[in-house]
Amino acid sequence: MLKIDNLNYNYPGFTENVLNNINFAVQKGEVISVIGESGSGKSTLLKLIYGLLDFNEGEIKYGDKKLKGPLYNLIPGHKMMKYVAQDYDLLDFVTVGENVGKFLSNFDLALKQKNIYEALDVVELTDFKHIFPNKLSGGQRQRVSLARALAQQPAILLLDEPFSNLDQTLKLSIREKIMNWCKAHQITVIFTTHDLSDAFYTSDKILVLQNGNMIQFDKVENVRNFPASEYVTRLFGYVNVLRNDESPKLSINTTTSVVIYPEEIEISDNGNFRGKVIETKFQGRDYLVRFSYENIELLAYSTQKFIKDDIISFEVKKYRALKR
Ligand SMILES: Nc1ncnc2c1ncn2[C@@H]1O[C@H](COP(=O)(O)OP(=O)(O)OP(=O)(O)O)[C@@H](O)[C@H]1O
Repeated sequence: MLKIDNLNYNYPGFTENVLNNINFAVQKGEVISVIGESGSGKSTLLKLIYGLLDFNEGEIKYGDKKLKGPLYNLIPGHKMMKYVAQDYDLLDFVTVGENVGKFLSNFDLALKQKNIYEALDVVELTDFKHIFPNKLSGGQRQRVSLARALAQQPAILLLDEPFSNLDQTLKLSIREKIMNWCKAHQITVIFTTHDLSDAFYTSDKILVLQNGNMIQFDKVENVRNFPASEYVTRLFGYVNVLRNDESPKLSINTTTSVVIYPEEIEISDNGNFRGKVIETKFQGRDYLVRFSYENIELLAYSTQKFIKDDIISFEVKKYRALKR
């Protein structure tokens, strides 16, 4: 449906590419999250897809149609897509309802009102329909901006950090509703996020960027279970990465580094190895235990609270060797 081939981009006046040789395809109704450290090119990729920037090399195709940037289009931004930027871009002198309906046809006013109501319902803002946006909080403005994009029912929705201003409770609820709504309407979603739970919970596939290079593009489970590099695992938060001279101490023999997620180390009374606790941090559901074992520092989860210098026994239940 959307295909990106050998896409390269550098901002005018800069010699270095912000994106290098990006290749991926997205199917109708798929949800893709784009992750990567700050400055890796996530927002730039969305802007290129939407047609706000003119790329130097490569191709973006929607079906058979080649998509071009602002040099070739009178009004930047492709009609079948909607892009929700981080600045929300609301009109402060008309109501929330009018903002959401701004791009909807007036041909059937009852249908227009229905679409506005449904979109506001998805972001839990129906009570705010007659309010002016300058009376809203940052998170509420973000939700209006999302509703405006949803109401237009585009084929492709491009969302830049769509939940960044929402508190955790609201985010969980709205995130679920938006994604359900998009699945029900077969809308393709490509969104950027710094929150891995957004990526894991809502996406079909994850695209990982590092310095403008696409490091991995795969199903969510594969990115977690077979990360392409140490960089990818570091984006997941707590992780143990053992060099190939360290892993034999845990009876793991590989020629490359090994990744062990904290939940893959089991602390129990009859583990094979003995470690010494450095610190324990409460995580809400359980404790994150940092401990040392033969000069290697490891992380594991435990329901039990340990204190510094406690001796624990543990074993490694699962690990994966990194390709590079
Ligand atoms: N208008 C611009 N002109 C020149 N360079 C830019 C411009 N916008 C972004 N850049 C540069 O392009 C690179 C990628 O920026 P981009 O905003 O795409 O990254 P990002 O991954 O979305 O970052 P973040 O997670 O912080 O939002 C950065 O090095 C940034 O400094």
